[in-house]
Amino acid sequence: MSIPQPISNLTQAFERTGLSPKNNNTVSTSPTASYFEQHRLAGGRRAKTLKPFSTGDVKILLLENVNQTALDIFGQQGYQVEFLKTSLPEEELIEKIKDVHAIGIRSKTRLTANVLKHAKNLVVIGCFCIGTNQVDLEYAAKNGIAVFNSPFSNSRSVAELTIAEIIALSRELGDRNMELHNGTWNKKSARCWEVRGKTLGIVGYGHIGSQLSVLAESLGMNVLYYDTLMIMSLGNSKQVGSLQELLNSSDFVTLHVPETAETKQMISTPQLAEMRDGAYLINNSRGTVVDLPALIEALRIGKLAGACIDVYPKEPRANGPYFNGHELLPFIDELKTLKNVILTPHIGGSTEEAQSAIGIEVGTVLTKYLNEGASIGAVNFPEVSLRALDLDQENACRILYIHQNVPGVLKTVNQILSDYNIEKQFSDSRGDIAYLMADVSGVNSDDIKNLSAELEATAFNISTRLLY
Ligand SMILES: NC(=O)C1=CN([C@@H]2O[C@H](COP(=O)(O)OP(=O)(O)OC[C@H]3O[C@@H](n4cnc5c(N)ncnc54)[C@H](O)[C@@H]3O)[C@@H](O)[C@H]2O)C=CC1
Ligand SMILES: O=C(O)C(=O)COP(=O)(O)O
Repeated sequence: MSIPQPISNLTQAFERTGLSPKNNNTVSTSPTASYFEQHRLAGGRRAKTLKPFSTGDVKILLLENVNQTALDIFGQQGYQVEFLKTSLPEEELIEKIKDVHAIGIRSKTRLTANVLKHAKNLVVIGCFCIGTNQVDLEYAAKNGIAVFNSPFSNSRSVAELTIAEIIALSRELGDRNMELHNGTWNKKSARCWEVRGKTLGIVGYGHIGSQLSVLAESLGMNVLYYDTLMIMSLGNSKQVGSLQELLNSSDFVTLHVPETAETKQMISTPQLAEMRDGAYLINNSRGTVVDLPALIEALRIGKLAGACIDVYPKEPRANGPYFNGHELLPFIDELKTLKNVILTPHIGGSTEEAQSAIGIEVGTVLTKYLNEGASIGAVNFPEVSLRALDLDQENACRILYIHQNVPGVLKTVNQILSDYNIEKQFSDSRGDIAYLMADVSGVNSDDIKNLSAELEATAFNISTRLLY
């Protein structure tokens, strides 16, 4: 995969405006300003007064042990990277986010409106995972912050873990393992089954659910799935019309839906009652999807024969012995007394392959967004891209104008640009937000300064960045 280079080898201006009422439109002076200085002298065509900064001025905060592959990509760009292995408590996150242009997180870090309102320089968020429920996507979009994720790089890892869990539950592997570790030999076959010929019910037939469907059929399982969308069945799997139908007909139920208002506690007492006696439940999606006390009760009374849980309503921030005082403790204490319950610490996507691929994928899209403004693949934002700014073109500049999606914007913007040659221009909208990208030529440094000021002053401006 090729990593995008800065638009200009000589210089890159990177101006961020419009996030705060204060309109904090100039980023802090770079400790690596020498990069710009050297190249400015070599190129000799940039105005100092604009305070443009090079890729060496871009500050990125990476949390939750994002993979080395991403660090390598950002390192090649010369970005300033702060890397932490864990997520941060809200107070610390607020302090650190104030200063950065980009942040990389995984599933734990909550980027709420309360946190994001402090992020005056932030232009982009990278979720180095599939889920984006931990980010207030709407607030981010309204404030001109694009959000990217990795939509399928860990799907296979989750599907494989789920296959392992189906067999582990069916053979009570967790219990046999614990017993032998604790000195008990318990060779038994009662209520231990092959998975061949059993029915797997998949809730959510997206990237993970459909991949799992193929793997499960190769083990001889019958596959049913329930999804709110009509989706093409892979292999011999069959879509059913309701969650109830799936619960009534499955020996194993596995959840692969996102965290949304609709999926919150979608498996609670009534749904557990609809499951077959002696069925198994697997939750590798999000902790909010299952009502844990209801599941504990279904296991306790023997309605279910076992469960695997990888995700929890509240998860610890860091690895280690966290249980003392953690909100999860009462649930874990009860679950560990039950038979055939396998608990894992949110490791569905945690393989070397997945993490390395995610690092490359999200590292690359963040770099493209920072260096070129390309928003293809953003989850909350209009998707806009233009071929690279012509490097041979003297006095050219790329305008990245994020604005409210209201009538009259193009008229106003093109009026502002009308004195220059618009080499290319593209605009798209998503809901209330629109994003215009334009390359203009025939601009000198004063023109760039004026353009920037005029665009920022428009009533529709959310954020304006100029790259040159
Ligand atoms: N345990 C782990 O480490 C991991 C967990 N995940 C979780 O798995 C989820 C699913 O991942 P993907 O398959 O990649 O997502 P996806 O977006 O490809 O598929 C989700 C499917 O769920 C369906 N869906 C949404 N709401 C529904 C509802 N109320 N009822 C039935 N179906 C519904 C959608 O139509 C879609 O087909 C992610 O959102 C994430 O929360 C993802 C990766 C790793
Ligand atoms: O990809 C996802 O959505 C996951 O749940 C995996 O999250 P993680 O990167 O392990 O924090």
